[in-house]
Amino acid sequence: MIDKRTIVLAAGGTGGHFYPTQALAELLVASGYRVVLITDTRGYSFKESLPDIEVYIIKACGIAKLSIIKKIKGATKLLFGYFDACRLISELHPTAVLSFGGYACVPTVLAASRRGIPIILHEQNAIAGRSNQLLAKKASIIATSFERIEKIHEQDQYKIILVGNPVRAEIRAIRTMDPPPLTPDGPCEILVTGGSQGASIFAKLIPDAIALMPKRISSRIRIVQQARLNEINQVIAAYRKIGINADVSQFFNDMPQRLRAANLLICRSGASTLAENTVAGRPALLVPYPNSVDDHQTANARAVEAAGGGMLLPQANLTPKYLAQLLTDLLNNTKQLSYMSSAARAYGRPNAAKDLASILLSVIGLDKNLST
Ligand SMILES: CC(=O)N[C@H]1[C@@H](OP(=O)(O)OP(=O)(O)OC[C@H]2O[C@@H](n3ccc(=O)[nH]c3=O)[C@H](O)[C@@H]2O)O[C@H](CO)[C@@H](O)[C@@H]1O
Repeated sequence: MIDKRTIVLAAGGTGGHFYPTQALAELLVASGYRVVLITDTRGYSFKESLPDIEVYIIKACGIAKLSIIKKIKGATKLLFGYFDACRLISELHPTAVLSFGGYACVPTVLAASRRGIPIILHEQNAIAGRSNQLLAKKASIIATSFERIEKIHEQDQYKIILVGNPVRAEIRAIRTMDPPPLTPDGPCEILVTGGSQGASIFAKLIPDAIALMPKRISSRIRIVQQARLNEINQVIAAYRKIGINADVSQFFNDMPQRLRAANLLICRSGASTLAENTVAGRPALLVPYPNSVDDHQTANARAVEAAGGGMLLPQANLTPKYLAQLLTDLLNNTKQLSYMSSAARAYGRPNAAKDLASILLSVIGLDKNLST
């Protein structure tokens, strides 16, 4: 007998996969569904943030970039992951599986598909990730975060529905809260983040750029910066040397509050970062991680730039001198920041979690049961 109310979410273990999963899971739990997350070992660190959700870890890894020997080891691990997933799916009897991409999704979706369970994929990026490319033909619906999405096979394009990338409720809540207004002489808070891992390039680039700005402008800046653990002291010392007030941390667990206070963001262009910036309506300088798979972060950033919500700055051309001039111009022209902020907000999709949940429930015929 199938339990009509169990929904399995499958996701890799990065912040970029976890936060959209959390946003959807919270909504489904609030609507009375039993939600089970299947993830890889990296996802275990998020377990505490999901008190109402059962979390299972399966063996999984990426094999695309490995040498032949490691590929064989990786494939063996995936095979064991597949057996784990088959056992879990047969025990859980889910009504549907929604997969957010990442290593753990391939075994989970294949195991579910073998039993004829409806599959929905969610793709966070403007270029589909490897697992979603592979799994597209198994899905009934491919929910996307960007209007244009590359690398989904032509025969599966009809399954695509644009919903956006779900963001946490605390971030949706700041959509209507502006940061302290920027005035020509007042303080400007700049939030610098590098995604789940942090970005080494910002550790030197940003203090060096601020050091080159005219003092009367740079003295208005307050920095909140994520830095890698081994670079934190160096970053703090660099800001201290130029008299800039800086709050530096390896990872901010209070991102909604940080985002709320920020007048300007300097960040990578991972999918969750962009979804959060635009839902919150914060202007951003976007420096895509150059080694992201298929350069998907550049494709993500292009879409936000085209909407007017951010400026795309390729890392290869980004010098402290260029950034110093750009920051000086932006701080002198608060109208441009306020235009970018409105454009970002107009582009944001605060209802993504709800829309995704509705699609999921309509696929399984339970759409009337969603809590609003
Ligand atoms: C290097 C790489 O390939 N990264 C990929 C990874 O992103 P990755 O997980 O690095 O980046 P995302 O921008 O998608 O997500 C980062 C998340 O971490 C949160 N955060 C960040 C810093 C901090 O101090 N505190 C905090 O809470 C952000 O608010 C955000 O929710 O998966 C994403 C989703 O598939 C992709 O778009 C990214 O390209």
